[in-house]
Amino acid sequence: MSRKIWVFDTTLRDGEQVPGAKLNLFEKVEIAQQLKKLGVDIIEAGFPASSQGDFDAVKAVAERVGNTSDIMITALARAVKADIDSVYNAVKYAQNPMIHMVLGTSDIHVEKKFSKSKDQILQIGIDAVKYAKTLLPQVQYSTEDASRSDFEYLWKTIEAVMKAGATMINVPDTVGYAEPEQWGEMIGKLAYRMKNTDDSVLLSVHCHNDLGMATANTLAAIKNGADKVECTINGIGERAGNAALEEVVMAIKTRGDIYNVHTNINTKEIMNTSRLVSSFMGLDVQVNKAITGDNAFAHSSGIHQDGLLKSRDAYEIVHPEDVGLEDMELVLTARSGRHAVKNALEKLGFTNLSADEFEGIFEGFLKLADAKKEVYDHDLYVIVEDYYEKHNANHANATHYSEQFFSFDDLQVVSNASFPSASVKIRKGEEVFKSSAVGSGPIDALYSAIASITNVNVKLIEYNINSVSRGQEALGKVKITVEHEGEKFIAKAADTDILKASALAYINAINSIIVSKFIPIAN
Ligand SMILES: CC(=O)SCCNC(=O)CCNC(=O)[C@H](O)C(C)(C)COP(=O)(O)OP(=O)(O)OC[C@H]1O[C@@H](n2cnc3c(N)ncnc32)[C@H](O)[C@@H]1OP(=O)(O)O
Ligand SMILES: CC(C)C(=O)C(=O)O
Ligand SMILES: [Mg+2]
Repeated sequence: MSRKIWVFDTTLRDGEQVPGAKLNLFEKVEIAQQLKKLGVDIIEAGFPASSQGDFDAVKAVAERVGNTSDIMITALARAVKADIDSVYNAVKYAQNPMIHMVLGTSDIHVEKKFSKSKDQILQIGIDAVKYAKTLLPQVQYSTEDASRSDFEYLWKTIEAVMKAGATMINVPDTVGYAEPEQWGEMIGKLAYRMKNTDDSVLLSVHCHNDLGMATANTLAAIKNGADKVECTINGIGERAGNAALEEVVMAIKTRGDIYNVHTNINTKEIMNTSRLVSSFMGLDVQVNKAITGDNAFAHSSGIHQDGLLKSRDAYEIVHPEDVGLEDMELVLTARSGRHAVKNALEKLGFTNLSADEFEGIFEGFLKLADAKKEVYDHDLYVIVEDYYEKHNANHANATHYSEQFFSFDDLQVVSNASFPSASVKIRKGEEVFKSSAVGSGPIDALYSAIASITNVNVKLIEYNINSVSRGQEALGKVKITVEHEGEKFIAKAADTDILKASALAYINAINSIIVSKFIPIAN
């Protein structure tokens, strides 16, 4: 049986230290509920001494999410009695509460931050643990800035706070200074000494990403005997963030040959958790982010798409299904090749194209792909229709698919406090439609105006906008998720005008819904 690694999630504490990411009580409780579903062992819910709002939120998490014995709820304190009291009073409602306290061990912290001697700081730490132990049996002690600390002083501190009653020792690389090999060696030495002192005390690491090595350092620690890892969803956290939970967990799972450990994480909940955190905190996930980025399972180049169609393992080491996604995505772009385009056409039902017909359609595809960033299914129908209209107007595939799709023509949006309103001009095939609407905001008005034309019943689930370049020509990239008859559709669009990008994304979503209703063409 492989060794179990405890997963301590600090999205609601270190993750919430990201400027602008502050959560209210209800959002914290909802994320905590999702983290429980994900299977984390410990949730660090906040820093109760920092404000009444955070105290109340931590208390609510303890009451509503910590109400079963399979999860531990903690919160952070300085080595200060008032902070420890605050943590205790907030987490004590959980079935399994823990007090987490932090105190620096590096010369920089001891001398410059606290202007104290090492012995004084050591004594403050011991007294704080002893006090916390009078309140709760579970106490975690974090030796802040451990990676820049004198090793023997670090060990002296750990040994002393273990004797004082700490049940978990967390060794942080607070400023992301550690290097995997050196860090792994240090954790190995601590693990050895801790096991020989009291093997019931868990050794934990908390790595930051300032040099992009948080995940690598966390894994090096696991390899060298760490029992527990502190992570955040999407790697968010102070400055460059923390080790990303999804990266550590999937690395362990994918490279079992190296780590031979396991976690309790239900990996199929990873994407749900990532999306919830991203939307509540207003923090977009970088598109190429490992595991949870939009492109992590999207393939766009012809050689890769061909390889994947022949054998998934050619370019896929993590299965999208394992993290809660439906499938990999083969994005059709000007870099796609014949295999991918043929596969997409076949999925739409165009299965019996002759070699000449396919080449003609592929030529049309490349022309459109050069002009557009991505080619969608509804574009393929129009390409097929164009081809047959030019070459064999009597062929069944010369059907006027394009008459069923919507395209954007023009818009005007007025944004003010009382009457945000929008007027749109869109086409269905050659027919032109105009409509206006007032909404709760400019995008709501815009989408209401389009919806009154398309007459397709959709509910907007998620709207996301970010900039994909800089300066005046910056492209606004909009990604939306809509629900139609219980099915979710994701659509994207980019334009220098963000309102136009928003309208295009909505129209793309409507067109995808229309495509989903087509009966596959029988050739
Ligand atoms: C590495 C980490 O992520 S640590 C966690 C970071 N999280 C936070 O800081 C949570 C949010 N913080 C806050 O709300 C506030 O900073 C509070 C409530 C903690 C303290 O607020 P204030 O009392 O106004 O103090 P302020 O933040 O300005 O300064 C920090 C004080 O705590 C002291 N301190 C810092 N770390 C510790 C510690 N681990 N243990 C004991 N004292 C500490 C500092 O020396 C300083 O004390 P001083 O006033 O005697 O110089
Ligand atoms: C509180 C501690 C664990 C911390 O966040 C750090 O040192 O980075
Ligand atoms: Mg931290």
